[in-house]
Amino acid sequence: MTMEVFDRAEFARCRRAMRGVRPLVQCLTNDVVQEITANVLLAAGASPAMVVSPEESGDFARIAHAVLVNIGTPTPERIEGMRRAVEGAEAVGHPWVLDPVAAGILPWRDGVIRSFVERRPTVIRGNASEILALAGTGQGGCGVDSTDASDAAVETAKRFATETGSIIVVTGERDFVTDGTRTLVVEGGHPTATLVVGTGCSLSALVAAYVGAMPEEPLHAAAASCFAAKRAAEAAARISVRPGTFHTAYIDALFEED
Ligand SMILES: Nc1ncnc2c1ncn2[C@@H]1O[C@H](COP(=O)(O)OP(=O)(O)OP(=O)(O)O)[C@@H](O)[C@H]1O
Ligand SMILES: Cc1ncsc1CCO
Ligand SMILES: [Mg+2]
Repeated sequence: MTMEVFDRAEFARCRRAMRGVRPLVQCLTNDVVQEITANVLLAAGASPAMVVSPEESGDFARIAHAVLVNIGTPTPERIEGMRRAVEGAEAVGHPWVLDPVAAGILPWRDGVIRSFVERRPTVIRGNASEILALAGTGQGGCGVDSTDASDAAVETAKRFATETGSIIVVTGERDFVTDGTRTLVVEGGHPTATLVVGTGCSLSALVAAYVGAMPEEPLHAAAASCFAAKRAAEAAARISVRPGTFHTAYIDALFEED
């Protein structure tokens, strides 16, 4: 298993590029994480916009740097808004990110997720249970939470990246970013991140921000967003490992890091 540790110098370069662009990120995400998603993007130096209705999502995707499609709380109308946004992004060649929340446990949702995977997202970011289920080697997690370790999903993620043509990001104790050929690993962070809802969902939005700002280097862009989240979690844990205070400190740390 050949893996490269994504280092701080690379992060600093990507970070400067992302902040320089201040990417406009169209977020079609779930009901639970709207606020943390917008705040993570703002703190990190991107510009969130939750333009979701089918009447306008396609037009907005043509002007956004990148689009996030998060399947957390799906309804038929939302899915239609997401489809049109993806069409808009594709029409102008802009990247888009899929977060397959709770893949593997609900047939209708799985069909929706599959239809988006077939459209070849630039990046698919999920926890280990979601990636294993999507790739056909797992049963899914406990609702939206993972019951698998990210290390156990690396080989499956590589194969799935090759099969789909998407970059796969599998998060957990260690984050892995793979295009099937190269695999970058991002270590560290803090387990309290799993006790704040939306750290994964907002990380997917941050992936969209980085990939939108540097679309020619999506592998490094995706790894940079994982690095940002891991370092921010460590900084937040130095302030508090109680979830409420950690949440606030996490946003502050994303704002302060360079
Ligand atoms: N055991 C762990 N130790 C350290 N960091 C972790 C651990 N598990 C997850 N993380 C970090 O938590 C963040 C969220 O990843 P996770 O895999 O929990 O996403 P998720 O399940 O999709 O989250 P959510 O659905 O709540 O948004 C990532 O930055 C990841 O690196
Ligand atoms: C808790 C929850 N339920 C549906 S989406 C979501 C946010 C975490 O993925
Ligand atoms: Mg998730």
